[in-house]
Amino acid sequence: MTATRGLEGIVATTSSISSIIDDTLTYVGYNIDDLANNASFEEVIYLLWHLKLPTAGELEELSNLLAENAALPPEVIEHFKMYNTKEVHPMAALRTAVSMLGLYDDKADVMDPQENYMKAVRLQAKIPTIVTSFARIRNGQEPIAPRKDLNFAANFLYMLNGKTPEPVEIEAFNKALVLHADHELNASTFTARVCVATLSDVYSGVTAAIGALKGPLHGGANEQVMKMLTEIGSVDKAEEYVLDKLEKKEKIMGFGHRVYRQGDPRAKHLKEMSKRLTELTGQGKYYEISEKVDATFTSKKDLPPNVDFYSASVYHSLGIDHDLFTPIFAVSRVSGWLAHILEQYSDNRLIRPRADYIGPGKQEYVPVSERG
Ligand SMILES: CC(=O)SCCNC(=O)CCNC(=O)[C@H](O)C(C)(C)COP(=O)(O)OP(=O)(O)OC[C@H]1O[C@@H](n2cnc3c(N)ncnc32)[C@H](O)[C@@H]1OP(=O)(O)O
Ligand SMILES: O=C([O-])CC(=O)C(=O)O
Repeated sequence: MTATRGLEGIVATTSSISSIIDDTLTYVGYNIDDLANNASFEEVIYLLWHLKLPTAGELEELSNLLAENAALPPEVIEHFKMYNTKEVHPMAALRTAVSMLGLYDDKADVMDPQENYMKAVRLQAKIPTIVTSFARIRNGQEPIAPRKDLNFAANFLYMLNGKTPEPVEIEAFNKALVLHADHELNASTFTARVCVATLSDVYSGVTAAIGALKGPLHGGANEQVMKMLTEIGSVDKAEEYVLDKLEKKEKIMGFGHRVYRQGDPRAKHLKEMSKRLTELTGQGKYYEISEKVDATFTSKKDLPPNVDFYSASVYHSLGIDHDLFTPIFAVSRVSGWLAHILEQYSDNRLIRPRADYIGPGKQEYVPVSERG
């Protein structure tokens, strides 16, 4: 047996949800560019869960279900007041709150396709409420309930800021949600599938996935990108900063990808949004710094930006706190996790690979009293 480090290139399952072939990303066969330019996030959720685009009636039904299920059990809101929300990372709070949701769902362990679908609806609906409630409570503000007249993207911004977002903000945020929704067998999705393949419950699968997304090599990179842009501070310092990091063999966050070689097809959409939004909000320097980092890095290393790089300046220009960037990734990616969880249950087999043992050979047991 020989191990492949990081399972690179290993095909671990079949899936009908999304594909990356020759650097082209599709959800159920629809090109990501088409979806980013035209689809609402609610349509994409439906697409990932049902493997077809919804009719107007089906879309309305799903949108209503999401709106009806957005409220949290009061215990989850209360528990945010039990610890110092200013010191806790929102991804840790989200991980705990999602696990807690399972305690208040009396169907959590019922293994039935329709019940599992309804758990998917409840999780997709409640995760934005968790993220925005946590963000408000730590600022000493009361959580805000979603509005029936706003779509998913608009409601998130409304619940976060307490004011109706502008059309340009809704359009950008919707597009970001569409772009982040699913990505084949990425680390957090694989984690979710491994977890539920033991026939554990949907809440356990999503909690595990949140844990995997949190890391800076995966979803956590978007917050680190903003930290870097802030540290650089002005465009004239960008080149030196990147060269210095490369000299020290440190990674530049937001670049590189396990699967894409020529480039991430989502990055161009985020780059265009970053330019537009940073200019519109007087934050143009963050686009300029990003462009300079991008040009310097890619001229030295043949590694184009990934989805996390320009999303950082997009979220910053929407006025979002930097430590909420990764929870926002989860608000979108949970749609993909849930699609994969439902797919895994539909044709399940335990996921249990092998390890190539490289530890010591045969050893004789020595009682503790005789060990030196
Ligand atoms: C939503 C997402 O999860 S997208 C990814 C988000 N993560 C990041 O942006 C973090 C920065 N990027 C990385 O750490 C990596 O590119 C990953 C984790 C995305 C992919 O990792 P892997 O496929 O294992 O590639 P690996 O880390 O082995 O890199 C291959 C080579 O490129 C280099 N490299 C890869 N990414 C970077 C980077 N961002 N900065 C500098 N060098 C890099 C590595 O140092 C390595 O060089 P070497 O062969 O000389 O040792
Ligand atoms: O696919 C991956 O390895 C990382 C990921 O989640 C993405 O790029 O959206």
